[in-house]
Amino acid sequence: MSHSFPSCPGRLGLYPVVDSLEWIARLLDAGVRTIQLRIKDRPAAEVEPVIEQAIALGRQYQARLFINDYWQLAIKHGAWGVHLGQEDLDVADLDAIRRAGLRLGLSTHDDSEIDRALAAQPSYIALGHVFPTQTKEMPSAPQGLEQLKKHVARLGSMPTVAIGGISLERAPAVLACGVGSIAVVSAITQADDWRAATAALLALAGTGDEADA
Ligand SMILES: Cc1ncc(COP(=O)(O)OP(=O)(O)O)c(N)n1
Ligand SMILES: Cc1ncsc1CCOP(=O)(O)O
Ligand SMILES: [Mg+2]
Repeated sequence: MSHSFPSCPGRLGLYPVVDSLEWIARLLDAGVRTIQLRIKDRPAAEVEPVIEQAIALGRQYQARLFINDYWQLAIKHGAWGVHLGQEDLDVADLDAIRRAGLRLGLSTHDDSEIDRALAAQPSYIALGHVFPTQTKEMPSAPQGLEQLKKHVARLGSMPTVAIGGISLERAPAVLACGVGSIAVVSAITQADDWRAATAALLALAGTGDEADA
């Protein structure tokens, strides 16, 4: 029988998704407390030192650092959590992640993927992509705000994260759908002034350290 994964705050707040140690360090220093290291398709031996140092930094700042994809390395080095996609569910050892005490976030794009994610009893469910995105090639259409609102309502007390095309300008409308967190890549990493963008997004979404209401 499966059991649920360790819990997350109901509202994870601003959740930057970045691909380097440099971004992890500067965003933690800027006050971000929920963050993901997302390095795609590199050999494990190459990413292991980066993952290890990112986890150490996350601990130093008492932050919630999620590792995307590399779940074995996340377990080995004691990450706060792991983020996995639907395809990863076919191959990842969820029991091993749970036994190691790591939180689990799962990607979803529609109701049937939400069904599948709920069965795994994860720590949060990500809902995407909300708007068109240049950052990742997506096989499905953007779900838009109405669908996002329906999914958030369906998920009740399950912590939720919205992702995909969320800019500073769009963030208030996304948060108004009731989602507990906004995950962003380009809104920060492509901003003319990443510090100002991060501060403005933190002011809107919070850090995730706020007490659950
Ligand atoms: C918070 C968050 N939501 C969704 C994703 C996408 O994850 P996944 O479906 O595994 O795709 P890749 O990021 O691995 O390309 C995410 N990383 N983070
Ligand atoms: C990793 C990922 N998964 C769904 S959309 C996305 C990319 C989001 O990037 P951006 O915030 O730049 O649209
Ligand atoms: Mg992934």
